[in-house]
Amino acid sequence: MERFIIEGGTPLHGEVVIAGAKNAALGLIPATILSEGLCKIENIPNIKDVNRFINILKKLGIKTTQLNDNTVIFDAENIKQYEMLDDETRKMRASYYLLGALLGRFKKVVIPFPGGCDIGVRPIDQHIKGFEALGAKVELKHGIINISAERLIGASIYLDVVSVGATINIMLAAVKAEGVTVIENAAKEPHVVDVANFLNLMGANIKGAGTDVIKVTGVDKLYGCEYMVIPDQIEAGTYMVAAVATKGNVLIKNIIPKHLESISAKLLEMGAQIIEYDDSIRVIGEEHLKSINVKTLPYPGFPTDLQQPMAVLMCLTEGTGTITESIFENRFKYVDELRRMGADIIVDGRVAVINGGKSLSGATLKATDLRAGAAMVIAGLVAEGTTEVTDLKHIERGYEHLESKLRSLGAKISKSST
Ligand SMILES: CC(=O)N[C@H]1[C@@H](OP(=O)(O)OP(=O)(O)OC[C@H]2O[C@@H](n3ccc(=O)[nH]c3=O)[C@H](O)[C@@H]2O)O[C@H](CO)[C@@H](O)[C@@H]1O
Ligand SMILES: C=C(OP(=O)(O)O)C(=O)O
Repeated sequence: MERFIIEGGTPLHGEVVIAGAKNAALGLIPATILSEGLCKIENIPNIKDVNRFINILKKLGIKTTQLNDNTVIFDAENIKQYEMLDDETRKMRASYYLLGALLGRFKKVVIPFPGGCDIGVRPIDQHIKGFEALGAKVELKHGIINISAERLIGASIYLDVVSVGATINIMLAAVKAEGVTVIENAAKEPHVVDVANFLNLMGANIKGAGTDVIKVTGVDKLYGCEYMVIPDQIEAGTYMVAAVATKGNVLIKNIIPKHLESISAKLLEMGAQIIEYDDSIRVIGEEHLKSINVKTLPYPGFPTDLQQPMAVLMCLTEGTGTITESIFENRFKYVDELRRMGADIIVDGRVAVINGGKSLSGATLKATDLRAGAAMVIAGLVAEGTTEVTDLKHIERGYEHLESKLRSLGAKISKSST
């Protein structure tokens, strides 16, 4: 089994280049299904979820040409299939975007329920509510989602919860529907805006992405285009946290500072130094960190996907802080692993109380999900002695070259296959 072996105690120093955003790329790739021309996408992160999704598209009949590690041309002109029951589809969350994209293209789609990180129930009722409002019939049986429509007609849809997946999925289904669709209480995450920008470049008419009301006016046809995925907010945030945790000094390049504001604000509150440039950010850790309280919220709030790495950092502060997880009801499973390193964390429902000032000691840890994995790695970087992190498959879903990027910053991390 593959594992990371980490010798803790070395501050991170140097520069790191951030990859394209996982959650944006996972929306853009299925969006190419709607195009009748070639779509060239650059800055696609080379991660497991993305490669899995590209393979799913190939199985659907989409021609892909990989120009280099991070650039792919998608040609969906001859796609004929609207059903994808492959096991790979079950293994990732973002496969739910096949619903909106295939429904938009064929007015029919059949796929299994999606997978993804095990962090709570993760229903898709708001996606379904949206498709039904557009006139589709939805059947859920034996773990399979079967949706069909005679016609897709624009409608007004109020989301009961702010959902990234439902917002993007409804946009995908609505871009070629008849008339106007209005999504109210829409998610405002950078990747929602990225998918809307991409669709607009293909000829769609989407207004308001990035606000909580999105208006989609249906068009007949979408064409090819060239696009570049935005930088990954969560990967950047992970390196920001790692830099502060190790008391390092890291220049994080290829980022959009605006997307990192909620993270910068919390790190500044702890006492770290942050220097912003146009498309990079320098993060400098300090000897003493103040305790803080964090609450995860939809964008522009503090992202739930950085909650786990942040918890490790909060173990190193002076005093007691809290994390309130308001998005997913079961995202504290990794706490047991941190406790094995000496962390003092008490979880009560959606709140984790973190008593800082305890030194962490190396241990063998299991990456229980993607961001828990990132948290385990950061914990290993600051712990005394050796830490082993297993179950790397989760980490590989979302971090491009984590081990070599950290090594280039001076971290003592290696991968073992035994
Ligand atoms: C592939 C992808 O982009 N994954 C991201 C996406 O996941 P995902 O799209 O699954 O997350 P959502 O934004 O949809 O979920 C937000 C909240 O709404 C709830 N909900 C969602 C849909 C629904 O139909 N009904 C419902 O109740 C969820 O259980 C959760 O409590 O956004 C999350 C929140 O930023 C991130 O953590 C994930 O990294
Ligand atoms: C929860 C995450 O991913 P997914 O939605 O793909 O499971 C994540 O990226 O932290």
